[in-house]
Amino acid sequence: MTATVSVTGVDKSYRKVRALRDVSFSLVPGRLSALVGHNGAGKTTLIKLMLGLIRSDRGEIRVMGQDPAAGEFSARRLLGYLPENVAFNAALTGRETLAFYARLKHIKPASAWALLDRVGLSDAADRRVGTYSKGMRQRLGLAQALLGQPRVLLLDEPTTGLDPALRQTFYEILNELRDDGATVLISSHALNELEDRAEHVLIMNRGRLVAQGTLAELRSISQLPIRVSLDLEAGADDAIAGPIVDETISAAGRRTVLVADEKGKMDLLRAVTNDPRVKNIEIAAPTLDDLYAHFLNTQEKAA
Ligand SMILES: Nc1ncnc2c1ncn2[C@@H]1O[C@H](COP(=O)(O)OP(=O)(O)OP(=O)(O)O)[C@@H](O)[C@H]1O
Repeated sequence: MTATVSVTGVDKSYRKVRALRDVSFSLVPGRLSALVGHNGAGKTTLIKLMLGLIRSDRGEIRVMGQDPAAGEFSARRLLGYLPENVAFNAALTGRETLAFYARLKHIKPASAWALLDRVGLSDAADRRVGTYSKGMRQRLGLAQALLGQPRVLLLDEPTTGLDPALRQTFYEILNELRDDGATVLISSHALNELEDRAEHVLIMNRGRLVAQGTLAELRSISQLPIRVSLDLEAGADDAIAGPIVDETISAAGRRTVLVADEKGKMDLLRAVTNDPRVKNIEIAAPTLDDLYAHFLNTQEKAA
């Protein structure tokens, strides 16, 4: 699939701070990617480079085939951006604000009104933004980012300050856009939230991209074990067969074994599922949190 965004060997420093070092990755249409990393890892810097707001010191960036830092970056019209801290003019209403951004993007303001409805702001559209709650400002920010049906959406910490219901709506909107072939990149600290939502994960640490791939790929690269917990009848210890990496027994008698990979998990499950002495089985693959910690530790040790 042709990449809509490609970043190759990019370095960026702010005076003495090396914000990005040799970063390379691609984003493709119809995929939601998550950019995760500690504070200061370089996420916002990457997004600003993709928007053409700053220039790289080295390497190449292409967005829809164009260099964002070039004077004539016509692909900007196809980009939607939600900044980390949305700042709007408090004196304008939500509708006026959206009309302002629509004009900047050369879009007829009236065509933007449906977006107010889509983000649940129709009732408050004619109130001044100064009276909006943080969540409402965030919704307006999203409506602004969605103006002109962008093909590439870059969202910096978009769900901070949103209540759970709104967060759900927010991801539903993103999924629709993604299914429609948009390229979506979300920078976030909310790993548990992204776990089942992002198809592709980019893990940054201190300016370096330390791992990237689908969750399944990251699990396979990390070789972190899978945790299988079993409740057994007394005396049924021999029910657990096959190679296991480690084993613990809780005070309540629950056995938790670690198996090396999917094959080890399936071998164990085949052995225990037909054994009536096994009362319950719970399986926990490494979470995005586990993978994030693993890749950060691996890089820190190597540094
Ligand atoms: N304008 C700037 N001038 C100097 N240093 C900067 C500037 N912008 C960013 N930095 C530094 O570059 C590094 C990367 O910052 P960046 O904002 O890209 O990180 P981030 O991953 O987005 O962090 P956060 O999660 O806190 O938003 C940090 O060390 C930061 O202090």
